[in-house]
Amino acid sequence: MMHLSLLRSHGLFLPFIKRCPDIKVCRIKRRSQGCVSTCTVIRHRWMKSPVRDFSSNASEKESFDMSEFPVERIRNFSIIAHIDHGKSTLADRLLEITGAIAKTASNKQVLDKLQVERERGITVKAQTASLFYQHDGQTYLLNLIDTPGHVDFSYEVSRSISACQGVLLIVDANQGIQAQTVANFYLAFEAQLTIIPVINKIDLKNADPERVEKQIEKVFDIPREECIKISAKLGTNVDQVLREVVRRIPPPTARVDDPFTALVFDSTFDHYRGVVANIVVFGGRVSRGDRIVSAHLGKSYEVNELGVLRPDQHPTQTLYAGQVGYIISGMKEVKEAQIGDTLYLQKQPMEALPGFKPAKAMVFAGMYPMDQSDYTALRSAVEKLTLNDSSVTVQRDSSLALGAGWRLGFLGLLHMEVFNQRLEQEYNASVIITAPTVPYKAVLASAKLIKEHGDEVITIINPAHFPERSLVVKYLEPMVLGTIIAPDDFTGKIMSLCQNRRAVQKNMFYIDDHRVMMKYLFPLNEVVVDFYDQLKSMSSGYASFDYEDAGYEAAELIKMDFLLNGQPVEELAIIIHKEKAYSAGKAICERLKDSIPRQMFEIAVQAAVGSKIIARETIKAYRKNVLAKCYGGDITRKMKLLKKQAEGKKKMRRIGNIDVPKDAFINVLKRT
Ligand SMILES: Nc1nc2c(ncn2[C@@H]2O[C@H](COP(=O)(O)OP(=O)(O)OP(=O)(O)O)[C@@H](O)[C@H]2O)c(=O)[nH]1
Repeated sequence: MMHLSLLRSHGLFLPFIKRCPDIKVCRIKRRSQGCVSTCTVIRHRWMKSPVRDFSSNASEKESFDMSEFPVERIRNFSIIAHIDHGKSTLADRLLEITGAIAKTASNKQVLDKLQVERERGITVKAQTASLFYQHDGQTYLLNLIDTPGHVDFSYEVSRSISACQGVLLIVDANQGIQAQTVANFYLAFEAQLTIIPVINKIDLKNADPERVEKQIEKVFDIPREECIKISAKLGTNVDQVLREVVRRIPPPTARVDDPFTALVFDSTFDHYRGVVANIVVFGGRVSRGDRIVSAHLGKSYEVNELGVLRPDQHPTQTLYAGQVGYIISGMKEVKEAQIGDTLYLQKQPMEALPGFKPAKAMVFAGMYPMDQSDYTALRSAVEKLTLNDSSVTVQRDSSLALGAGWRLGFLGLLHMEVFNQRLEQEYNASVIITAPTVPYKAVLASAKLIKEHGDEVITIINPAHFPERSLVVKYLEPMVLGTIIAPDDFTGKIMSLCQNRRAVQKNMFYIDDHRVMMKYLFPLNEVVVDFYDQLKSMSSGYASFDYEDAGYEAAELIKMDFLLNGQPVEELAIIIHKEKAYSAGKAICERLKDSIPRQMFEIAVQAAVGSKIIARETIKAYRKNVLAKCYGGDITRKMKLLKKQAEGKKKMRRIGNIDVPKDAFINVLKRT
């Protein structure tokens, strides 16, 4: 008997799962509050009931009040989609229609509050908004959670989903189903949520909603009649989306009469008020002044403030079963409001609710201040930023060349870049980030080492700690199951790119007449840095890519050092597969040669495995006299040029007597 996630890790999609004799995939009708909806469920042979019982057991109380809302008139839903398919734009329209924000032309991605989100046009952090919507003469409370689309932030999606009973699955009418559409669909599907497919951007000239409908039917087994076709930009059919949310998504099963339990699905840090935890109330009620306990730490707190998000905080006196809101209770660190934790009343202790998979760092890198004198300021900035992003892991570290710093763990490279950008923009910090590495493992051979580490298997997140081959039984590398969707014209090129990255094909499937979905098992190391860039450029931007964790596999790994004028630079060292050592060593030396500017003396750049040099490049000596073009004695012009040169140097870090640009550490790994 195989579990669904195991089937997926073998690269099987719904149409294949349906052929498995032990598993029955069926459409069921669900009746709730007088409305009937259908949804796809997987019925395992050993499962008694394929779905939760969505029939509402809500309090009979019908009093209509802003805060004490009858559960049967609450809908908790998320918007999920591939990146840029229009989640935030649709959220803007929903906020406008329901009057949460005034309708103005300047409403663009209102829920994307961070500067980095606005500059990059991406959602990084899930946001929540409670909307009041009139339907059939009744007022409904719709709790909307906008989520990010990029693979690095899929953790935010799974958290949001845990607070919902349904999702709007947005698909671009021109691009059709993309890799993250598939990944997000499965997150919602496995959580047995009602999925409402919404085809967006029907106003585009090249929109082909009929083709996308067929794809949705073929890949997700959702009848095409269930798709809603909209233009979030122009507002076309957006009111139909709200109607269908009320009609198809069941209310939460929460009961007001039960003891209070709430799930923390997000938390942020406010410098003045401490931790703000976003919660969904699974049962009972909580009021200002109540004493609550966090199940994870067992600590108790007094509720100072609570309320709903519209999307700004609106304090209320009480939050009731089924509602989504925020709570401030004197917690000083985000760790105290752990995501997935349960809150209950001190006077009514309760069991912890099932949490959800914790975020797992996929990429680790060293972070150092550009100037060691900025260490304390940077430490405080890193602490503050990690307070708001609990998916970043932090360990203190130090290096001979770069001094004191940290080893940080991120969900992916974009997450790392966003963190770096936020440090620079929000805290004015200037940092060096070293070459990212994935978490390798080693099975230790010597009993002495096992005793030292307290375990036979160690995780290596810093190449500097890579144990020698003679000390280990084997090395293990992290693997991921990648999904690629692209027009079939590019299949050949994509297959050779994947082969080049040591990937093994698991599956291939036509999602319509011209687009193919491929599943490959990749070593994480091969996709983390530049795979997506290469895939995009070779497919003229048409291919999309997403991956999920697929455990560890044994691999012949080695550590490769890089030397500048004979001195190994620890921060440039990488762990790499033996097969790739020569080609990578040569290519990285060439890239280092291109990124390190010529200096007043010759610099030898070498790649070494153990004591063996496997590649070498030379950076010729050069003296840049910036004043050479200044004839005569215009002192102000000379000063200006010298200042400009000094500013350029500030972007460099001196290693020994060599100035290395801060970007060199990451750029050397980029193969594009
Ligand atoms: N023509 C057209 N453009 C749209 C429509 N909806 C969204 N867009 C545009 O598509 C781009 C992406 O929209 P977003 O709402 O930021 O997409 P998103 O899915 O939230 O993106 P991420 O949060 O980064 O995953 C923006 O330039 C929008 O203006 C639509 O209905 N029609």
